[in-house]
Amino acid sequence: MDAPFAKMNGIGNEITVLDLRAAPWRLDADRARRIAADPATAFEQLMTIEPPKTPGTDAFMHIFNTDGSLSGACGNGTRCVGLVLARESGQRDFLLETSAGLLPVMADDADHITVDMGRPRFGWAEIPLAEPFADTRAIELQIGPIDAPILHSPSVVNVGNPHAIFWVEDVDAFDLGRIGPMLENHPIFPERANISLAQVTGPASVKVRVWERGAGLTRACGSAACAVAVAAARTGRTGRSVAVTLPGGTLSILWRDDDHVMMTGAAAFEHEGRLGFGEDGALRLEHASVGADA
Ligand SMILES: N[C@@H](CCC[C@H](N)C(=O)O)C(=O)O
Repeated sequence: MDAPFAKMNGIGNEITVLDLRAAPWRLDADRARRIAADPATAFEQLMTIEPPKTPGTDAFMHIFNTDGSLSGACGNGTRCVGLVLARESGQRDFLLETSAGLLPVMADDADHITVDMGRPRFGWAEIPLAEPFADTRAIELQIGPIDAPILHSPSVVNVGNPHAIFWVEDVDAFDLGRIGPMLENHPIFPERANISLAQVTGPASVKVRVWERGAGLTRACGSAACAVAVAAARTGRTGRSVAVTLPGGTLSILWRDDDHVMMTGAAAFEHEGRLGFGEDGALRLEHASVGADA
């Protein structure tokens, strides 16, 4: 039985939303990689919509990266799922669940979808790091020559997934496509990490480029925007309300006094269809519409 999918993006972060609520099958890493390999359904993250597991929630989501690995958080993808549910139900408020916890979503319109990304975690074992660090605002990690490192002393934080943030003067001065994989897979990160370059451009603004764990260079990463905003405030670089500009657009991040991180931004439909898998495991695609609007 085929399931409906929507090819979407969250300010340029390529997202495929797969609605498995009525499907008798589930996704695994191999199937996710097959979906990622087809240009019609290619994604940086695939968000499944599945029946709720916890009473009071609207849906459970699994989040797959391009390489088939799983993540606990995807801010841009969560906004996309919020837009799908809002279009289908005409409602605004949803409570979604991932392996990392509960995510309240408020979908005002396609340009203003807010996700409560929960509380950031800073303990070295929570990120996780391979060895203890008392202060995760700047950990001992560098690449390049020992006396003239290219990048060093990242802030680290977990916002449902692990992030390392390197503070730089110019995010465009680095070959992130070359450096990213080395840092993502550095032994200090036993579960790998999402790698951001962050350039503070004002007391309430930061420019960011991201290398995503399991997906690579991206035009946007919502959880990275949250991680950067929290780390910037925690290290005194900005206040707690920050506009984070990525190559694909800008997200508004507010680290509230109750410790919750609120992310607001846009999501957009690209095209929709149905997909399933043959007995030989091959991906079966049926396109319903191209260029559908929210
Ligand atoms: N693009 C996402 C985050 C993607 C998840 C990441 N690659 C991971 O493995 O943690 C976002 O918008 O947050």
